[in-house]
Amino acid sequence: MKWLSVEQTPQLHGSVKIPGAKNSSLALLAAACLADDTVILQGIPNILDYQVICQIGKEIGLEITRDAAGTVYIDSNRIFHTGLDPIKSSSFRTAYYFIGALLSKFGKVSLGYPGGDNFVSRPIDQHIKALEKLGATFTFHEDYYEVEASELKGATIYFDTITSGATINSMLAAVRAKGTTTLLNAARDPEVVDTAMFLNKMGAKISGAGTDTIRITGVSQLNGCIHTVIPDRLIAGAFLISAGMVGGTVTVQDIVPEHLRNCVVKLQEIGLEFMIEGNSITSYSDGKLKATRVRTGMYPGFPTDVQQPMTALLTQANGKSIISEKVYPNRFNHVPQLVKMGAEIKVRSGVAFIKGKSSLKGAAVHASDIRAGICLILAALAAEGQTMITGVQHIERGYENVVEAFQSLGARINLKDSIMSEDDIQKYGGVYHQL
Ligand SMILES: CC(=O)N[C@H]1[C@@H](OP(=O)(O)OP(=O)(O)OC[C@H]2O[C@@H](n3ccc(=O)[nH]c3=O)[C@H](O)[C@@H]2O)O[C@H](CO)[C@@H](O)[C@@H]1O
Ligand SMILES: C=C(OP(=O)(O)O)C(=O)O
Repeated sequence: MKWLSVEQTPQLHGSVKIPGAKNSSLALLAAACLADDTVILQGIPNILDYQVICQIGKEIGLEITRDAAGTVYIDSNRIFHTGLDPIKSSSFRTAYYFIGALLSKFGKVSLGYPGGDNFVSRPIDQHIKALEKLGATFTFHEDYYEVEASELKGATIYFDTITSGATINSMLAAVRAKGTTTLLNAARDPEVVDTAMFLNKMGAKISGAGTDTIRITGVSQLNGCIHTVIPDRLIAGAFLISAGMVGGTVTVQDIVPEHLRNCVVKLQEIGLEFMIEGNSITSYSDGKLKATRVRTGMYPGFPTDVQQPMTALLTQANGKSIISEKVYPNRFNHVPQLVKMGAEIKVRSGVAFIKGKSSLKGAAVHASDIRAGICLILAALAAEGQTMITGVQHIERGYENVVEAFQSLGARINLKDSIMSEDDIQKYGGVYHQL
């Protein structure tokens, strides 16, 4: 079993190069299947979700190779069937992008129900509604579903809620559909824009990405291209927060500062200071933090994926903070773990009430999803003694080399990959057996 050992760290200092965005990469890998020649993608992180896509790809004839420099080559010309392994496709969230990407070329796709971070129920009704409007039919079975379309036709689609996933999936399905598609109340996330820019490089005709109305004129063919995925704003946000957690100076490099404006402004209110220079942001903190109110929202709102590290940070702010989780109201699996470490947090109806400043103490805690994992790492840096974090496989879904990145800032964190030794079991007071 893999687990993380994290010890209290007085301050963090240094720079971290931010990898390509997971959420964009997962869309681009599927989108690449729409091209009739090889697509070259730079900056795709070598995370678990990518590795599963490679395995699924191999089984259907989709060739994905990665060279020593990390450049990924995708050749979809030899796809010979579109039945994605239900178990593998259920092990991450975005297998559904392969519906949008493969339907226009092959007319039929089958796959397992969406997995990924199961912190709450995550409906896909807007994906279904949009794809049905474009001409698809869905058949649901116990552990997989099938989607068919003899022809996809452009349509006007209004999303009842702002969803990045359904916006991207609809763009993928519409780019080779007949006629024009209009997406109303579309998500404006940078990952939506990145996907549209990538598709346009392949020859698609998409306008309006980044606004709430996107227009797509279907084309009959898409070609290969070279594209570099945007940097991961969510990882960058967590590292900016890390400076506030224990004090210090942390620079995130290779980012798009505009994507992080929401986080930076909110963190300034709490007492962090920033310097933005070109493609990097430096975050400074003397450890004195003020309580605040945070309300998550779809981009450009405060990201739900940065809510968890923010929760950890606010345990160290003097006074009462309130976090309203508006995207996924029950996304607070990290809270009981923080409470185990000594945090004073109560959650009621999608709102977390945090009383700071708490003296955190090392404990055995479990990361139930990607961002909960990063939240616990941050809390552990501030906690007296040692913290043991299990659930590393969740963190690895989203973060490549997370341990090395924190170590480079001076964090006392180590990945252990073993049955715990008698000494460790003693150290954690036998809590390992209770997990
Ligand atoms: C791989 C990926 O990109 N994951 C991100 C993506 O997830 P994902 O694409 O699943 O999230 P969405 O943007 O679709 O979800 C936004 C909101 O819409 C709702 N909704 C969504 C689809 C639908 O059919 N019906 C519906 O009601 C959701 O419950 C949620 O309240 O955006 C989330 C919100 O920023 C992030 O937390 C995830 O990290
Ligand atoms: C929820 C997340 O991912 P996914 O949608 O892939 O489960 C996340 O990245 O925090």
